[in-house]
Amino acid sequence: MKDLFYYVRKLRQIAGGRLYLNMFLILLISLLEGIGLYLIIPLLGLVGVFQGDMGGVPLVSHLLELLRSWSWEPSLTSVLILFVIIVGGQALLTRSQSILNAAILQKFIRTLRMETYEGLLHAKWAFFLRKRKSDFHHVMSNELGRVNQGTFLFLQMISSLLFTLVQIVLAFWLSPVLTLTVLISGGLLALFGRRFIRKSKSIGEQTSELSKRYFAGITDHFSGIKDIKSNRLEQSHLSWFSRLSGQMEENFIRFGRINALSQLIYRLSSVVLIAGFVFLALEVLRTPAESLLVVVLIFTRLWPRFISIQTSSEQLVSNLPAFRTMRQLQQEYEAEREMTGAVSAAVAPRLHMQEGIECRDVDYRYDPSSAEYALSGIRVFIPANRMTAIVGKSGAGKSTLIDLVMGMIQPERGEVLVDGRSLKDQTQLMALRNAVGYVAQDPFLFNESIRDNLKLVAPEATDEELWAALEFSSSDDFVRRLPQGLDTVIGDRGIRLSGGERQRIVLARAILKRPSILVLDEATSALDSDNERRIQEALDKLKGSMTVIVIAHRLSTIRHADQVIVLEQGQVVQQGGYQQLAQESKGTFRQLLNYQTGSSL
Ligand SMILES: Nc1ncnc2c1ncn2[C@@H]1O[C@H](COP(=O)(O)OP(=O)(O)OP(=O)(O)O)[C@@H](O)[C@H]1O
Repeated sequence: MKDLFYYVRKLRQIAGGRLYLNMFLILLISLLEGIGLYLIIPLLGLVGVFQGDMGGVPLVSHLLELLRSWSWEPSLTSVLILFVIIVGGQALLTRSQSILNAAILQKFIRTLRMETYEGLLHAKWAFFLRKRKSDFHHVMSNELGRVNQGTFLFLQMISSLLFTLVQIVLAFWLSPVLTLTVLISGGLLALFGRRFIRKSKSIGEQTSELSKRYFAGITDHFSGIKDIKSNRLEQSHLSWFSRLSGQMEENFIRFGRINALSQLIYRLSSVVLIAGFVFLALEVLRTPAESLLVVVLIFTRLWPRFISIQTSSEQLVSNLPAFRTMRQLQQEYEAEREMTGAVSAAVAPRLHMQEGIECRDVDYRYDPSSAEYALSGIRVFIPANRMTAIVGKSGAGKSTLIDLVMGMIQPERGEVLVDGRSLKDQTQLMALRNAVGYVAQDPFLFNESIRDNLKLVAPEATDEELWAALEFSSSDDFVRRLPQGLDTVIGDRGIRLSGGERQRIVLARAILKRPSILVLDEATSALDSDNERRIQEALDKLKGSMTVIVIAHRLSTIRHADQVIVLEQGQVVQQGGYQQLAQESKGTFRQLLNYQTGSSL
């Protein structure tokens, strides 16, 4: 419940005075509805349904007295006009209140969506390493929708409660004994309904769990669709999907059943109550027929509200797990927020590295509870404006070292310093980030045109600059051959391009940012030897003006590196010039060279 109250407080902050205006309108509408109902009595009196004096009916007698003091004797026409004005006014107010309600709710959801997205984007990389991507899809779509629905239900419940309260006060004025009888019955009903609420809560938890699994599954399956198709794994995935869909169906049906059962019980109890209540009024309390009619009128409207409060409560508690999931995620990303304080990527200066990056006795492990370190005792220096290559077998820790050097993750022990200044300093970290151009092995492209993808990092770049960057990455030829050239839309994650073409576009994008540090993580692995040679030549030209850090399995790529760092099981085992390491016959580097057919010294 405390998660719900957190969001309700948030709703109050976001909606401000409009939330109170909303509630005031609800109250006014309820009051008008009550008065509209009351007017039926003089109306019935005037058309002759009730004979005799209307003065015996509380409230109505007060109203009649007031009207007579203004020397106004109600006629059928005047009462009908009043009736139309009141009911019409209520309808108009209801319309405005509905619009206000929608506006409050939508602003609330937009704010929540923006906050979550912004918070996620600014969380540290380590946070994403621990989480599943599908959990974010799940929260941003499903759970946000449930929070939306839950908040709407909460507002609806408050309005129902207010309405009920007004009607109870009016009914109390008419007949305290009968009202108390109905209230006690309502209380008993609420007590009885607690078991339905408990069951709804547990179903809500199941719903959260199942939808999380659903999102995780479909994200995985469609990311690996090529593997699934080429290895004929369709059937096993289909069985998984069918099982999960069945569980989801069952869960919804269970909720539907509980809802239907509770409604049945409330409806049956209401008819029994009304019958007993009319009997009590007429036979025991001898209530006048006019008063009884009003009370019956009020309660036939009031009782459905009790039911709707109960049903809304069941639905609300079934959505509570979504509030908890959202809140937990929010607490996690807030605790791991990057760029704390006033430093943001946009305002931090851009680093012009003079000396280099130093890792000073760095240890790092992905899982603090495990004894396995991905890197340990790392002591390396990456000089500015030189090319440094990082090599090693798969799993040796190359990508982890790059992540540390870029400040994406923070060492458990030791320090990473840029020009002698620690990356613990947020300003230095952001300045470094602004200066890095990074190309991953599986580069990311948006489903936009090549121009849009390139301009992402340099919105002001001219076509000339775009072509120069494409030329650098040897992609100008193939882009010119595309039907729409720079304006060709490249498909989801760039799948309309070959792996090598994608790598080259992303390299062009990294260069366009004019980084002072260029980091290439297996960035040329998909290239043919001709294109690789051309890129290697282009990188050679950068020497002296840009710091280049390269991970390459194909050792021919790093032939011109100024420094090679060799990693093995998370430790630096060799460090030095390419030729120097190639000469060390017992070293790991020589071993790696020997593995590669056709490699020569
Ligand atoms: N997100 C992660 N969570 C847990 N362990 C990880 C994670 N990423 C890497 N590791 C582990 O850390 C170690 C180093 O991984 P890393 O990716 O740095 O190696 P690598 O040398 O870049 O490998 P490759 O050449 O295959 O890309 C490996 O043992 C790996 O299993």
